[in-house]
Amino acid sequence: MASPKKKLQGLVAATITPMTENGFSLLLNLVPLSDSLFGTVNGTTGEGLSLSVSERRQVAEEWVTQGRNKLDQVVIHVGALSLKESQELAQHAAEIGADGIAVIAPFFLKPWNKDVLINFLKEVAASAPALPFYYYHIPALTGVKIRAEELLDGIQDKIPTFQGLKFSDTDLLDFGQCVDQNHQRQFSLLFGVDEQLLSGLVMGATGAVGR
Ligand SMILES: CC(=O)N[C@@H]([C@@H](O)[C@H](O)[C@H](O)CO)[C@@H](O)CC(=O)C(=O)O
Repeated sequence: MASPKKKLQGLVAATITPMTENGFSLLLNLVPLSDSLFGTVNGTTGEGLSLSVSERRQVAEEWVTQGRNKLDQVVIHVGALSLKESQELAQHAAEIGADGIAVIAPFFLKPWNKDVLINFLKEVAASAPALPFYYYHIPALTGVKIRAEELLDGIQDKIPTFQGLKFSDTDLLDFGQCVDQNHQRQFSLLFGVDEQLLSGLVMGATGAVGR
């Protein structure tokens, strides 16, 4: 099982991808990086799904390189519609020394039940077997409504590197049931809706991803 250097908790910055009129730019040195911060790269805020695979690789490399000795952990979002692309990005994240990977559910031809979703995630996780794996639950954007609580049930038997969840949904009942299930606090439960952060923390979120 992958063992993270440090648990992903507290405040995690959803990183931006600097853009110019001509596309994305690699001027990350213009982005202030504070010490002791965690970052998730190529997620919603970083517009990862609007970039090509090659652009995503470059952005990930840049954040990992520039974040070295500045950011506590850099987690790369590697979700994609194509399993192969997702696997390629997961392998790449491992090669460049990222600290973890996160994956959304495929959102065009959607998984129709928990098992189908887990099979997809499992294949991606297996491409980076030494990296902690996080599921990025964001049903409003993916349209995949499989409850996070349902997914968590027994997930480490299927995905040994599973380390937690980024919960970007307003369904606090579902979130509460995730917390209940995580009574040994083995997983990071990161809350992703800034406007409800207080409620998420009161309910037992171990951290938050926001901007
Ligand atoms: C959908 C979205 O953009 N969610 C934001 C929130 O910070 C969001 O902007 C905020 O709650 C405002 O609605 C983050 O959770 C995004 C995020 O985690 C990411 O980019 O990886």
